[in-house]
Amino acid sequence: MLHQEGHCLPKPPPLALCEAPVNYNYTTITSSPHGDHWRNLRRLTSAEIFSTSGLVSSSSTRFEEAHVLIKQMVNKWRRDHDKSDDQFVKVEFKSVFSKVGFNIVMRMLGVKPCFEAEEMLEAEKGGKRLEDLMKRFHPQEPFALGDFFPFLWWLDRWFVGKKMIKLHQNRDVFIERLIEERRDSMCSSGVTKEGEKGAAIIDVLLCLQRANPDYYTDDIIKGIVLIMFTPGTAALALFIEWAMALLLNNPHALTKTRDEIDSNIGRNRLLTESDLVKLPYLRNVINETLRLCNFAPILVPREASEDCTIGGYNISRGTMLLVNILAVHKDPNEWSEPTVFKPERFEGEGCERSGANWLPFGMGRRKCVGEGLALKTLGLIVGVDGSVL
Ligand code: HEM
Repeated sequence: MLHQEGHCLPKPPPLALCEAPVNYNYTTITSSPHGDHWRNLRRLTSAEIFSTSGLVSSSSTRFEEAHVLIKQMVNKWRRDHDKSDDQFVKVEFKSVFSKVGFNIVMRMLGVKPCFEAEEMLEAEKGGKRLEDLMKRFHPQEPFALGDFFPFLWWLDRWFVGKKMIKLHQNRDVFIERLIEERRDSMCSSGVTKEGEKGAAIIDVLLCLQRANPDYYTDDIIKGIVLIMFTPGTAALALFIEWAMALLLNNPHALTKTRDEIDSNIGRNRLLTESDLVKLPYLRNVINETLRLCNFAPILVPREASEDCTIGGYNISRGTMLLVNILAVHKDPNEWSEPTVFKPERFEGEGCERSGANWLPFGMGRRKCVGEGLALKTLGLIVGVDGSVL
């Protein structure tokens, strides 16, 4: 089906969750229907934000955050070790990696990070701030009855729609503040040139706005900043946490990861993103984590744009089609021992990955635009943490 995009167009999300204001009037890249606007956003994000050179110029930001994290972990271990002979230190990974994710995004945008170094490892320090950010950008998505029973759409409009609009207002105020902060600082520093290399994401967007104010309205800019927070932070934090949990529960894989880093990078310096190409086993650990754990088990819904046949089934025009990647990733016909954590399955020529059986970032035209950023961040943080555990 994903190969037949001539017949199956990615469909905007269901009505109830997509009340026009929630997605800046359907202008964000994730909600925008296929067409010139979506293509333009896709080009803009791929060329200006997630391009290879864009990611290289923001790599120091991610390195510094990884560095802060490790420094804090070592300090905590020393402090706790001084108090008792216990060689173990308790760290609550979920909040730690969420804080790291938010800090990376804020710094890539060009604004002050949300959490200070001393707040990273202590769940109670900055806890309220983290809770507010999570509620704002990763709330429990309300269940919309109308998506499954269309005649109940009016119920959603009242209950789900109202909640989503309130959520949107809350996000909008937050994002607007960030943009104003950058606008003021650009005015005072006199930056006027478009997209200087290494420029913060909001600066790049504001420069584009200056050149073409009719197209790059504030809402378009806010929609792009929003994707940095929504898929950008939660998915990363979740996969880093899973990768660490899988490594800790599979000591042979942890030892192999650490040995690979020791022999290729040594112990005198911290891993950087440019080292990742020399670490194929670490990449396999990330791939296997992405296979076993899913952030969203179902890809963006597709819709048959004409009558067609897919996998022997006749599909009528207008039918909504869903791809369950969780099932694809655990299919016993494709993967041996599908529930077992085995990074080695991605190794060498006879590797089990065949393209269509591994699609954590989706496939086709709506494939994840942040894949490069995600793989670099996962590799860096998991590699740095794995090497000191
Ligand atoms: C491990 C982390 C991530 C995973 C597993 C992931 C996965 C996905 C998946 C499965 C899709 C839907 C693809 C489809 O339906 O074919 C998607 C879309 C998308 N992702 Fe990600 N993502 C991750 C991180 C990110 C990051 C860090 C960003 C940006 C900061 C991002 C931005 C987007 C956007 C904008 C789309 C919509 C693309 C479009 O509709 O054209 N993702 N992602």
